Amino acid sequence: MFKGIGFSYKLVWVNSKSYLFFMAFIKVITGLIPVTLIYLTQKLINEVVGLFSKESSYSSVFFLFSLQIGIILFSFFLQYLSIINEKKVTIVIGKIINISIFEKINQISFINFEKPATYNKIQRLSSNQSCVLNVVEESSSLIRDLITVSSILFFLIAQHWAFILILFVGILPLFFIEMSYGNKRFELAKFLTPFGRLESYIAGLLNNRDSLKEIKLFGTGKYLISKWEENYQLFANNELSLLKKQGIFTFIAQFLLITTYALSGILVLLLISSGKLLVGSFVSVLQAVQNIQESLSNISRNIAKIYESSLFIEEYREFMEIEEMNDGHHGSVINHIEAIQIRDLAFTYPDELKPAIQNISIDIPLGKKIAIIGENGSGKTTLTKCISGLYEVSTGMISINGMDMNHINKNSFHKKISVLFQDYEKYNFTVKENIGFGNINNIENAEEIQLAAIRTGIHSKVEKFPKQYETILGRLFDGGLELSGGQWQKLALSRSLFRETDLIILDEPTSSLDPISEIEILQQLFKQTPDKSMIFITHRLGTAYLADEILVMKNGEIIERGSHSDLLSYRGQYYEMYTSQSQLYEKEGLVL
Ligand SMILES: Nc1ncnc2c1ncn2[C@@H]1O[C@H](COP(=O)(O)OP(=O)(O)OP(=O)(O)O)[C@@H](O)[C@H]1O
Repeated sequence: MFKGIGFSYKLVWVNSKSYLFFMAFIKVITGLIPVTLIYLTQKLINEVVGLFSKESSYSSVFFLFSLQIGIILFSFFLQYLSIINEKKVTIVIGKIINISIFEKINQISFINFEKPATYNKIQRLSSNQSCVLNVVEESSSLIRDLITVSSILFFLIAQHWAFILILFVGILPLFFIEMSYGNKRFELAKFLTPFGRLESYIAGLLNNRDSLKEIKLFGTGKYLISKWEENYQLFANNELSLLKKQGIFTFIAQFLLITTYALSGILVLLLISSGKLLVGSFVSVLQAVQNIQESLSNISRNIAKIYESSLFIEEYREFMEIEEMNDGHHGSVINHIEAIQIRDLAFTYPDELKPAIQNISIDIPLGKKIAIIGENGSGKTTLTKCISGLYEVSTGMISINGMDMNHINKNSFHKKISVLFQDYEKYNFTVKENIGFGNINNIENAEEIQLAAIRTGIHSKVEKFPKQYETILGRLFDGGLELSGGQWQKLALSRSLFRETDLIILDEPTSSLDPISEIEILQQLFKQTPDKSMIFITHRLGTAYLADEILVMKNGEIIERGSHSDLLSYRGQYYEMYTSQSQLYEKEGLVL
């Protein structure tokens, strides 16, 4: 808890000192206001009573009354300033925490995103980013309440010592209940995160145009809604049951509070009847008891909240400490990829027993074009993710220009490769951005962007758009134009080609294209890039024959390799796949 407080104050101090000073000022003043009002009430009542015996004057009553109203108005004004001040700092800290989470996500190894635990953590952090501010706000309110309590305690001791005893016996149970439920609330939030994620995933499916078309046609809407409802109910039931349990204990604790209030009232009546206190004290002591009880229960509630928020802060700190991707800042810089060698590579996904790929050895000298083919799940994509450095390899070795990939400067390597994945991104931004993201430093180079679009044939379509390369794509935002699946793929391919690289990795780059466009684009690409290495995954063998070497994968291993004619003469798996596909193509009257 103290770590959490220290962390939060440091963050606010570094980013918004003025907020802290102003907040401290407001809390001290508002902490002293209750005792001032109690004192004024006591004085006022005694003065009013004195009016009957002519011991006091109307002017002093009026003065005290105005002073009381003035102080109340002043406290309202302070509340207003405090809300504005808090909002300002919420904006600053919210921005800092969010950016730090985004940056961390950007830095940590991609393998973390193969684990649901990472998504759970990110979801919890994103929805609890206000914790830092809560800790600062709650701990400063704690100080305000401590000032209020101690100042009122002085006032009560001045009346009679027994009040203090009554008060503490009444407040202790509430304190322990709040503490224990702070912990339980955090554990519940942790337990419920996966259910919350499932809930928002289903809500996303029901809101998203792409998923909605399947939902409508398959008629799965009702099923998904009931799945959402089931989850929602589970979420709500758990929260409700914790609230109910806490409610019962809080009720008992509050019963004790009322008892102490009643006991204080009886004590003050006894003291008045014995002439030890004046009538004004009856109202002011009860007001003081009420105030002190309120402040003490605020204190216990705030400590519980600080405790709860500190657990989230601890989680944030842990997240920030996740080891970042080994980008080999100190490793050798790769300015040009001369050759890639892969030796006995194996890779196993987290929580899996069997490796997804194994015994992989490949040589990729500069300019070599390699096609990878194989049935679904044979490990083709996993292999390209390892070669592109997304997954850190522990078994076997990938070497770049003779250097172990784990010891090179990854950033410099990434600058020299370009990857188009099967599930490429369709950015609902402009055409320019969709292509320009391939080389963000060159995004303003309209000529090269256009060249990349010409190479995949998408330029002829973009030309006809009203705003051409400034046209927004997709249907998410106003004015967006939609492309066909194949056009999106051509655009994504242009993005990969826009990047000035030595190695291009394409995972089924032409799966949505018609066979004519597919052959044309790939033939052009091969011709235009004699000095670039290329690895492309394909299920259509009509393009694989263009490669210098074809690798056939099965169950995570390379089972055949060679040129198109070598593989045909082996009469193995490739031969079988090729002949069955060519028969199909011939039937359709197409060429393979
Ligand atoms: N994130 C993951 N976590 C665990 N296992 C995975 C993960 N991604 C893929 N796999 C498993 O690894 C194996 C290889 O998958 P991979 O995606 O590399 O196959 P692929 O040859 O590219 O398939 P496809 O032709 O269908 O694209 C499969 O058995 C798959 O179930």
